[in-house]
Amino acid sequence: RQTGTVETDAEKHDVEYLTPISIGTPPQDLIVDFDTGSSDLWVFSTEMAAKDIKGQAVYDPNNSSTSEKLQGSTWQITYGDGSSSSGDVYLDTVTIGNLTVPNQAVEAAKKVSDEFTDDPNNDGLLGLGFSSINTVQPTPQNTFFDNVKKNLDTPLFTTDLKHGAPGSYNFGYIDPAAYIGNISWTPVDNSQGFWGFTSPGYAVGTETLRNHSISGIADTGTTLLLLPKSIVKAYYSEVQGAQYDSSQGGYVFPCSPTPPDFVFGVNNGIVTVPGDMVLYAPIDSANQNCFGGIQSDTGIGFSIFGDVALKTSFVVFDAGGLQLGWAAK
Ligand SMILES: O=C(CN1CCCCC1)Nc1ccc2c(c1)OCO2
Repeated sequence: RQTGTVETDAEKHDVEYLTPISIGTPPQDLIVDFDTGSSDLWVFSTEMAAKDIKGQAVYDPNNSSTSEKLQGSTWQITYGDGSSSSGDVYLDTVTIGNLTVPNQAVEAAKKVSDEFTDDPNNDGLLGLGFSSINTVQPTPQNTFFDNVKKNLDTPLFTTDLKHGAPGSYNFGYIDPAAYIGNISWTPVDNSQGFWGFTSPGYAVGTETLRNHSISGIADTGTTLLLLPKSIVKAYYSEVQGAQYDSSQGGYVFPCSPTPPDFVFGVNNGIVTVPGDMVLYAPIDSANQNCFGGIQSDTGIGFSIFGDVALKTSFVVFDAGGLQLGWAAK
């Protein structure tokens, strides 16, 4: 039985967290976005047109003695933000930290949308959602986590994302030094392939928790905390000068003073998003106005507890108990 850990680096404004992986023999090193909101492991590859590659590292299956084409298999994915990619599939050895999976489905990109081409630091995605939503046809493939699970001391991984500093993904163990206080556990609904859960309520600033069920997903691949419009309005009604700016596509407000904390419930515990984390990023060079880290989930169908929420906590993604654990740190 094994365990593993790998460091993940925050990009500017924590827009995404990038983590090193190795593919093939000899190992080809790529840096990818670990995404609990999807379940495909896809990478930039030598099968892409040169014009669509701008600085990314690519996977070359012909340069790996262990690659094996999954004949007839293809994949195509479109994310909630409209970005997309597609290609074909190889089985090859994938290593993350000290954990190796032989015959992992590696989805080689042939096409990627501009959002990926224009993101030079990101060489692909590693899905940590449930394999039921893997897009490979005709036969969906397992995620790295699903394949490595049987070798782990316990079938879980944990996230410790940080604000503007390297964080970590651990596999197969809960590091007691990584959090403080108790872990609040809540059941996971994986019927849609996500790490779904329902928060019992929220509070703005120091007020008491309001009962208001919030059903959403824990999604490391989404930058912000996307919540029901009514809650977002209630929050920004307590932020001086906050307004919905259609040109920015969300609520903006003066970068000073620091806005109130946002608290959401997890079972009988709470998670506090500090006001200075709601200050997502300045929208002007004078740093006068800031784009909010809390925005509306309108049109998605569920809320998204993205990096703005996750980086406040140590979070346990427990596939064994089908539960999420949230702890302060
Ligand atoms: O698409 C994503 C995250 N996605 C992770 C993989 C890379 C590309 C971005 N999040 C998202 C999901 C639903 C949305 C949304 C964004 O904006 C509106 O609805």
